[in-house]
Amino acid sequence: MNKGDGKRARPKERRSGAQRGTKGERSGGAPAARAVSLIGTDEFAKPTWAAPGESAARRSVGATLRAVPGAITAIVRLSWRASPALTVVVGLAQLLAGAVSAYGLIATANVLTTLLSEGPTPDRVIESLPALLAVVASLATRALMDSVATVLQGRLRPRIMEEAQDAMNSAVVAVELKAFDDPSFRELIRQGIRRGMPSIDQSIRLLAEALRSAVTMVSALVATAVLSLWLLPVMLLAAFAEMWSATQVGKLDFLSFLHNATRQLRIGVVQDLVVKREVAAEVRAYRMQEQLMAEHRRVASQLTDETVKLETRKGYVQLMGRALSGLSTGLAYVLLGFLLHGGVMPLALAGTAVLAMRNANTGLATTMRSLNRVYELSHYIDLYHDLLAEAATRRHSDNAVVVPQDPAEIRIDDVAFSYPGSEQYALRDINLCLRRGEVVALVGENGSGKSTLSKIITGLYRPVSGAVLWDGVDLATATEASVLDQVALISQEPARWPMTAGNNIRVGRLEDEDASGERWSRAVTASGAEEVVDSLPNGAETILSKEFVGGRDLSGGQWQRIGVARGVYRDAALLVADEPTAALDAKAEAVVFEGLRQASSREGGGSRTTLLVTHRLVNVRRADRIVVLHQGRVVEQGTHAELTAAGGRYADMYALQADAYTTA
Ligand SMILES: Nc1ncnc2c1ncn2[C@@H]1O[C@H](COP(=O)(O)OP(=O)(O)OP(=O)(O)O)[C@@H](O)[C@H]1O
Repeated sequence: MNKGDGKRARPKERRSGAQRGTKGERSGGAPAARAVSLIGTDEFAKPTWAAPGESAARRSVGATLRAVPGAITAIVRLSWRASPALTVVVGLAQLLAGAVSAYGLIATANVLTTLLSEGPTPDRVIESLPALLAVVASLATRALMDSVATVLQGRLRPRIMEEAQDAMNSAVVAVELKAFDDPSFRELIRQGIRRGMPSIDQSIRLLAEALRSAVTMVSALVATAVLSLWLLPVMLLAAFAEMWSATQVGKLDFLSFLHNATRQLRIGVVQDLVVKREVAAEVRAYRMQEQLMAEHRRVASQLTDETVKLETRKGYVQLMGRALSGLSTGLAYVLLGFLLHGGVMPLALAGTAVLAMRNANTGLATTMRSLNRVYELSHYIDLYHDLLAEAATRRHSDNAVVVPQDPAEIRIDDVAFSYPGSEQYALRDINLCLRRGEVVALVGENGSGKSTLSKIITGLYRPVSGAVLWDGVDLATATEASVLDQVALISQEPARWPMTAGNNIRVGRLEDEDASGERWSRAVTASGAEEVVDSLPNGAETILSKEFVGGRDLSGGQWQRIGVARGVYRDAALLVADEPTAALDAKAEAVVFEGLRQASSREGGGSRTTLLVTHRLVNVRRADRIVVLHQGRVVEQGTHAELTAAGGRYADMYALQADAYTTA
């Protein structure tokens, strides 16, 4: 059982009406739901993608300070890539806004010095007017620069986000299929989108703010130092206090995020189960509401406890930071008092010093907070960069070899394969040869490796050892496009593309002309999809998605017919049909198998290789060859007659199925 199990229950008043209702119904005698961990994974396990971020977050304050320029450079680089001109202009506008503030400070000092100097008051007021005008002008220019910077930032940020989004999508669509079987990579994608992307957006705003306040701060510090060097170290102490507390808070936030990452994943998964349409029927039929709610509450309660702990610790750190900063500011005022008392500084300059110190303080606090936030967000932006880097390592290699068109022979040489994170081989010692025009059936028990092998043959998965050769060309050396352009895959569960019914069928060859409509009619006839399309309100133009107004959904069997039509429409050299009829009625199944059998001849002549994965052995009798898989190995192959005569595994399976029909 996981560590958090059996923790305190949520207070009664927080239980939902739905739960109370379920409890009432259960008084009929059904067992009470236990607050068990439904998912069963270790919720304290640290995800592998978290390791680099964690060591970065545990750095000392000094190391953090040294890492800030790197974080800034990464954001500026993104911005530069999106628009060099806007990057420069936004930066200049912020610098100018800061410089104008500094100028305003000097002008204010001049006003004070004039007003507090010797002589009749009316004369001093008149004398201070030019400096006063300079103060007004600096305030107006600052407001103008701020507005310009805000408008330009408004133009720059969407471009950066568009660029960043595009880079991420391009990286993810290019990775090998196998990467999606790795939960660590999938989670990195999720974190890159949920945390990395918004952090980029926030950082740009914060960096602009930091730049502006840094200029104000530096000018105020210089002004303070000019008035008295004694004041400078005390001001810098205040800056250090601000920086220290901001870095500690950022560190606590990020470490807590890493610590709770797996829990957040779990709660997200459970949340999905509560709201997803696809599982809504089973959630109700299996009366899972109570279990799901209990799991959600259990994890939510742990997360709330963690948040409370985190906020308390952050509160202490902030209190210490503010106390130290307040102490050093107080020290600065005491020092100023001494300087005045000792006659080291005249009263007129003391007013300017107070102003400069206040400006320096505000500038310091804003700069430190913004910079630290930029640094903190850089951990999340790192997730985005990690995703790009990881995706790059999982891309198909940039091969130059093009496989021959319509290969006459597909050879599988001593192939072995295991899924990411699995120590067991899904396939081992596979040696097979498929010839052009052949219909080969892959049969075997659940989990024997049929789907995996079909993906190896098509190049979707790369074997961990051995080779797949198309007319002697190893797929490991071939371009992805040259291989997959010659493949049509009919999946066990075809993708339900949120597009029109027509495009759902044409999706593999959208760019091809089918002026005569011959390809279309061949596909919809061979699959039985014609009836489905005809039954839709707008025929082939009906959108197959309930997400859109006027959209329609189909039954499982109807989707499967569309999936078969999609595969046939693609008219590829290698057709792989993985359980194409599992959801079909008997009539539709007969149509599909006849269609697939005939599909070994291609449009416009020529022949294709067909690989058929199925459990319905009655349909494979006419296949040219039947390959039997067992626990990831080929254990038999031959024609139906040969295999039944041999009396092996296939003969047993076939007899069992035939018996079920004859004795029914
Ligand atoms: N994505 C995956 N990650 C890890 N292991 C997997 C994955 N997909 C399949 N496997 C494992 O690989 C082995 C072969 O699975 P495969 O799906 O190829 O079997 P199959 O013969 O097609 O099964 P079925 O008849 O049930 O469709 C099984 O042990 C399965 O548990």
